[in-house]
Formats: sequence, C-alpha cells, structure tokens
Amino acid sequence: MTSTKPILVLKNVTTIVNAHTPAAKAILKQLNLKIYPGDFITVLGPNGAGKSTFFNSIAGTLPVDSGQVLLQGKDITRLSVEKRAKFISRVFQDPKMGTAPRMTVAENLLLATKRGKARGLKLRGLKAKLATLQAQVSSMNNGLAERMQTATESLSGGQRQALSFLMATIERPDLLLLDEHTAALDPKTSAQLMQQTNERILQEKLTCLMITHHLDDALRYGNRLLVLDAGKIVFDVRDEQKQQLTKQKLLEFFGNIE
Ligand SMILES: Nc1ncnc2c1ncn2[C@@H]1O[C@H](COP(=O)(O)OP(=O)(O)OP(=O)(O)O)[C@@H](O)[C@H]1O
Repeated sequence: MTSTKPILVLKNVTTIVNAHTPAAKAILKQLNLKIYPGDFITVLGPNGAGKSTFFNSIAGTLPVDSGQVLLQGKDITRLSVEKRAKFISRVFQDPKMGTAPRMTVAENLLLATKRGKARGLKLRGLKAKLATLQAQVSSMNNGLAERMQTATESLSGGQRQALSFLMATIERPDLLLLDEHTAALDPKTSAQLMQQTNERILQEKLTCLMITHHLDDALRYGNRLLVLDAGKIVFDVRDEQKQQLTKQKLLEFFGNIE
C-alpha cells in the first residue's frame, strides 16, 4: 500500500462555517486522510459529526479554511466545484438532486457522458449513443430501461436514484462520493441499489467514499471503514481488520462516542 500513490489526500483540513462572524464554528478539525486507488470506504458517524461537511470540503461546495486537498497529487484546495466535477462525482440522499426533472432518462444520461466538459452540451448524437446507454441502464434491472424517453420527474424514487448513480459513474470519476444515496428508499429498493452499487464499484475498480447510517451496509460493503466524530476521524480500519469488525463492536464504539 505504501508504494501506491494516494488518489486523494487531506492535509490538516479545517472547515469553519459562518467564518468571521460570532457564529463561526469549526466543523472539520485538522483532518488528515489518504485515500488509495480502489478504496471503497464506508463512512459512519453520529448526526452532526461533520460527514456532509467532509464531502462538501472534498467536492468544493464549502471552502476549507486551512489545510490542503490534493487529488492525484494536484492541489485542488481552491478549485471550483464545477472544475472538480470533472474528477469527482457525487450522489445525494434526495432523489430530486441528481437529475434534470424535465429531461428524459436518455437525455440525462447523455449529459452525464459530458460531465465536466464545458463545451458541446448539445444533445446531438443522442441516437448513436442510445444503444450504449440502454445497455448500462438495463444492468440496473429496475424498469428504467423501458423508460428511456420518460421525463425523470415521473420516475419512482428508486429509479431516479439508480439513474443518478449511473450518471455519476458513466464517465469514470477519480473519486465517487455517495452521500446516503439509498437512505430515502424503501428497504427492498435500497438493498437492490446497494448491491448494484457494490457490483459497479468492484467491476470498474472505482475509488469511493460512502456515507451511511446502516451499520450492516458499512460492514458488508467496502474494504475500509471510517468513523467521523466531532469533525475528526476517530476510527479507520481496512482489509482484515475491517472484516473482523462486528456490529456489536461498532455499537459499543458508538456507545462510547455518543
Ligand atoms: N453551512 C452551514 N452553516 C452552519 N452550520 C452548518 C453548515 N453546514 C453544517 N453545519 C453544522 O455543522 C455540523 C455538522 O453538519 P454535517 O451536516 O456535516 O453533519 P453530518 O455528520 O453529515 O450529519 P447528519 O448525519 O445529520 O447528516 C452540524 O452541527 C451542522 O448544523
């Protein structure tokens, strides 16, 4: 592992909200982390621990106050969200967030193939690409393939999240951020998307951080597990150590930090 270069490095990252006001509060506190190619990291932590702020700091949605964010060795600390979107993709908890509601499934997918590219957003070439996109959609196995010409606003939440996930991965991102992306779905749909997520991450050897409140999912999926508490990483295990972790041990751990 030490000979492999990390994909993402956070060096002493501190993120303050309401900076320069009396309400200023440090949410991430001198966070240090190295993420390696192919790491599939599940991220746990109590409400308010700073998990979304952690993602916002990586994606560029929130500016960091001090420290550095390096992607593939390049300092991206001051790079805009739009520029980072070429390398980092994200799926949110809310099914409404990831897709353009009035556009069809096919159009949304086509746009996603142009992620991070400033020019050429016109929908030319849609027909030529449709067959390839159709195959990707069929792999989700949830009825989405029969609804390629449907506006995404009339899809089910599950179909919409599956589409958001596909859009986030159709152009291979350097880093995939999953922010509780199955939390708004019913248990069966959530389990199905989680399984498809896992398959695609492993197949494509994606590097991924996934926030979840499901201890079972955090244990079952990924090769590494982090716990964030009060803006710090308080637990970081990988490989065999992660495999040996049990729900009971995690619950005991949470009992001690909450
Ligand atoms: N833009 C903001 N302005 C003010 N406070 C903020 C802002 N963003 C986050 N916070 C505060 O920072 C703390 C951490 O929030 P964050 O959403 O990162 O936690 P979380 O671990 O993702 O929580 P949850 O599990 O509930 O989603 C919370 O106290 C929250 O209210």
